[in-house]
Amino acid sequence: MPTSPHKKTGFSTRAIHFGYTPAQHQGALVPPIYTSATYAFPDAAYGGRCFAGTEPGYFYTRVGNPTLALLEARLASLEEGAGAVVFGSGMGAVTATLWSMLEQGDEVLADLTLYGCTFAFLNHGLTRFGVTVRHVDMTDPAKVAQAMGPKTRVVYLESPANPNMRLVDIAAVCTIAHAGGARVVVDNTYCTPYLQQPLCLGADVSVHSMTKYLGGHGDLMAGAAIFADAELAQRVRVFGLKDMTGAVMSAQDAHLVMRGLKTLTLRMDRHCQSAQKVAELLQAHAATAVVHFPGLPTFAQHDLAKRQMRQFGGMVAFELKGGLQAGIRFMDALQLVTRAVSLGDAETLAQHPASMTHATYTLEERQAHGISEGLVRLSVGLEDMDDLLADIQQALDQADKA
Ligand code: MET
Repeated sequence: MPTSPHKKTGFSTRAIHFGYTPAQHQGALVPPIYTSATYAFPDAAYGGRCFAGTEPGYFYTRVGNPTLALLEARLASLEEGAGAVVFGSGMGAVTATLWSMLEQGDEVLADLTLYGCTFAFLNHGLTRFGVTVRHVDMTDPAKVAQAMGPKTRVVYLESPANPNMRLVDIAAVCTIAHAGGARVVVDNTYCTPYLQQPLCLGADVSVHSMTKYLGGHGDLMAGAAIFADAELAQRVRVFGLKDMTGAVMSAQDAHLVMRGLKTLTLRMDRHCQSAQKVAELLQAHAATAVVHFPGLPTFAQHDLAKRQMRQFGGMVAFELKGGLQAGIRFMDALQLVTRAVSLGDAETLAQHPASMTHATYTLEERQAHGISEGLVRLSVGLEDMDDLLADIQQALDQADKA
């Protein structure tokens, strides 16, 4: 891992500088992009030592690359981890991490609401290999305590959860999980390390889709896992990334993520500010039945949000009184807001979880897991607030009329 003179500096400073000194790279302000797949060995014995792990040099980009290593060091610093591993997608991070932490006969205890592909990996992927998966409502930590079993090795959660924004008290769940001998993995994609620091709340691993806010511009696919324990980070790199998934990220995309990180705090401040206004507009409209946004005083877990998150994030979910049909009318009436999955981009995006990101659940599963058919999800972008509010207002009016 690159060392850094920026260890004790503030979050934004580290997001821009950590791990890199231009003077060591011919003065280049922007870190070089190492595109090489392989590395020349000075002699055969050196190559052998790299493969044996007794020589720290690079030998193949799937296992390690200087551009990726810089991004990994920067991420570990931003989220106060002992190490980080980057991947070709968020699902690459989730799968490689869980493959590395679990064995046949182990059990995963997962929250009720999870991103659709994570839910599918747990219930249709891992279960084929002798891992048991149980879901429990983690909004109540007492239910986690009741559900912990002798085989529970991993407790897995998202907070806020995709797509319905339910929060989990991360510190409380970590205390319970650790007492039962399990490790906690938190998907921190919705918050980014700027808004929430799961490892500081006791979690063992924080996973991210960097395709979202960290990249920030919708032009790359990438994932990351940040670890409290350097040994687990190394196991996930060597076993999960190298041997199990091969979900390696490209150096060009690592460069783009580092470019995105430079403006992360500015972008997140704006996403959060605009999402608050959007949530308030939605809540004030006669057509709306319920708005899920941690920054609303009416949000059931508003106090937990204030305690656990620096700000309330850029994601909003809501339902219209007219249910699914009104939600579809709302989406089709949008003119500025783009109908698309994904999140964290400059563009505001609207999608329908039941038919899109969470179509991996059956109808019955969505009902059991708190994902209603009429839910609409917004990723609030960086456009001028007035333009955004005007578009959402007119789409709500139209959805209400029909
Ligand atoms: N994880 C992304 C989202 O929640 C992408 C989704 S669907 C393949 O929008």
